[in-house]
Amino acid sequence: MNALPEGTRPRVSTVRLADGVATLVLDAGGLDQVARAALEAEVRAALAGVEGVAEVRVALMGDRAGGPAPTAPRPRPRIVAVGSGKGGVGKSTLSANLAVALARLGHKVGLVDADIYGPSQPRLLGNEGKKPEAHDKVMFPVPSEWGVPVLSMGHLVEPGRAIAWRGPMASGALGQLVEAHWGDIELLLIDLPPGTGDVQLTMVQKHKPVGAVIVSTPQDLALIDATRAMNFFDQAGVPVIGMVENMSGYVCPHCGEASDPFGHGGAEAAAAAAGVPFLGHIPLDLAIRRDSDAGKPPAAGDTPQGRAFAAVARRLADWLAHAPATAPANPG
Ligand SMILES: Nc1ncnc2c1ncn2[C@@H]1O[C@H](COP(=O)(O)OP(=O)(O)OP(=O)(O)O)[C@@H](O)[C@H]1O
Repeated sequence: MNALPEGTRPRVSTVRLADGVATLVLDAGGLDQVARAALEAEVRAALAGVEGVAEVRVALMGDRAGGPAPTAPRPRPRIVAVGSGKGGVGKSTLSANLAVALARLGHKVGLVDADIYGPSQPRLLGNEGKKPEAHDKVMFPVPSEWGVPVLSMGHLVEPGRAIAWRGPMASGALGQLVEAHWGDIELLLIDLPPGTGDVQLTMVQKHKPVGAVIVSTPQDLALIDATRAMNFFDQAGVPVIGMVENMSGYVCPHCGEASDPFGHGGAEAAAAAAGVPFLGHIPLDLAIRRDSDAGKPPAAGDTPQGRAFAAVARRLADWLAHAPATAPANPG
């Protein structure tokens, strides 16, 4: 008991040590999913350093009335993939802000950064430099200030370090991020790398998302790639939930003049042509880039930028409310 951090002790009701296995019961009553995961990780880390402890087993209790027993396997979270045909269109920015906006709407949402080669979620959610705890090689997501736990290769490698992996290794890494201890998270948003390669294929075949959100700029070339991404999900039997137009229209912060550096409305037209819903426009806005770089997702605030993300999140939540609880089987 002495090895436990002082703040956690009132929540520990039983500790047993036998044959190198420490077993304890943790009362997580009144804590949200992020605080529960953090409490469990803190206790595990403290006990892992104790001499004679080879394994730590934790039974989480509290706030579970009517829910599954602590030892019962939890239902897997539903997965929504966020994809784009082309890089740099704002897929990571959209994923982070959608997750934050959904959490503000009361959803238990986590985020996986599947952009294995260029992870950016730790920076966008402001938890860069934090390392995930692991137990039996299964990771615990890293909490963020915005109520969205996240796992990213960016938490495992040093910032700025290039990752040179072949497809199967990258796909294996994605599996570890998705199959982590997500606790009572109900919805996992997956920020996919751009394009339609190995990681995206594994994602749809193995992890079976219930749907995909496609992000594009209004520009012609980006739209051609976005259409390819829609076809990819369609062929894999993953419903396209809808399309988001990012960097849509620019209002000069100095003179107020509106302009359309990448055009305007192209993604909405492409969505209509493909017969998929249009989920909303996100403006090209200096504040979005500045706050994102500073690890403060605009969706956490009540600004016009935050409201633009919230509107897309509401449409996604609406779709999910009517969607099946699990993904459709792969065709063929
Ligand atoms: N609506 C926006 N207004 C201003 N800047 C934006 C907007 N959306 C994204 N950005 C900026 O554009 C850059 C690229 O965005 P982001 O990293 O989200 O794109 P991506 O599609 O995930 O890129 P990648 O192909 O590298 O995965 C970032 O610097 C981001 O801050």
